Amino acid sequence: MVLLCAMGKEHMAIQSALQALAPTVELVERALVEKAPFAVYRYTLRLEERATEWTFHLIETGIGKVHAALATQRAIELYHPKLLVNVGVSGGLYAGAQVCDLCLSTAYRYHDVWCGEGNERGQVQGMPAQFSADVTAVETMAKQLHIPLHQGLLLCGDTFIPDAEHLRAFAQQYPDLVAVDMESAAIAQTAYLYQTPLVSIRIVSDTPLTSQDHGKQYADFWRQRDFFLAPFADAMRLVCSLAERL
Ligand SMILES: C[C@H]1O[C@@H](n2cnc3c(N)ncnc32)[C@H](O)[C@@H]1O
Repeated sequence: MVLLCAMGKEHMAIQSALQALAPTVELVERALVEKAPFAVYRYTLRLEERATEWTFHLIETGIGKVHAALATQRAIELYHPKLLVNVGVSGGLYAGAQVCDLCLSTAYRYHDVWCGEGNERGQVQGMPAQFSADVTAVETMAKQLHIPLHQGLLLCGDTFIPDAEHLRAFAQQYPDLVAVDMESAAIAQTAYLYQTPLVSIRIVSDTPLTSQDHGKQYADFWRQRDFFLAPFADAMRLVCSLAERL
């Protein structure tokens, strides 16, 4: 498995979350294996319910679609993962979305792509209009009944907090829309080209459709470690539930 996150602070939250999961999860080793063009770390965990240790790689992609695509391609070519898992923060778009909620991807789509007549909005010509998440991974995670999840479509584009009007139109068009971010569909397009299964867990850091000041909401999310650690710990519990088949 390769775990992809965009930002160093997401990585730090993931690392702290894993440490917070002790003794169910023991962080045996964390090693930097490559610095550039993308920081790659090797994580070895001991899971209470498994006899053996479990190793995966984590890659910090950087923000946005180009970073995400390049890092995903690098991760696939270096490690040939059976599954890509994308963990990060996002703008929650479903009705009643709350900061710190967890979203689980079933599909991915761009909100800032238009290739002209004959294509759907969001469709890169020659590609599917929408990419699918790995069904088995989604089902495995959804079975963790003690963790509430909002399942559905992730929207992606190279803009932080696109304006609410732009997003509202998508929310009306796609009833299963759950969140917006800046990497997921680019990771999904790359995963599609390399026929590698992908699933994403996105923690809600802001709610662009309802908040008066999304920027402040997002900044406040990162200001309180105690606040964001709990959803990251739940996200990593979900990731560890996949260890059985990886
Ligand atoms: C700014 C970083 O946080 C994520 N992110 C969090 N909230 C939003 C939002 N409302 N719009 C776009 N991206 C968002 C992106 O994926 C990027 O990595």
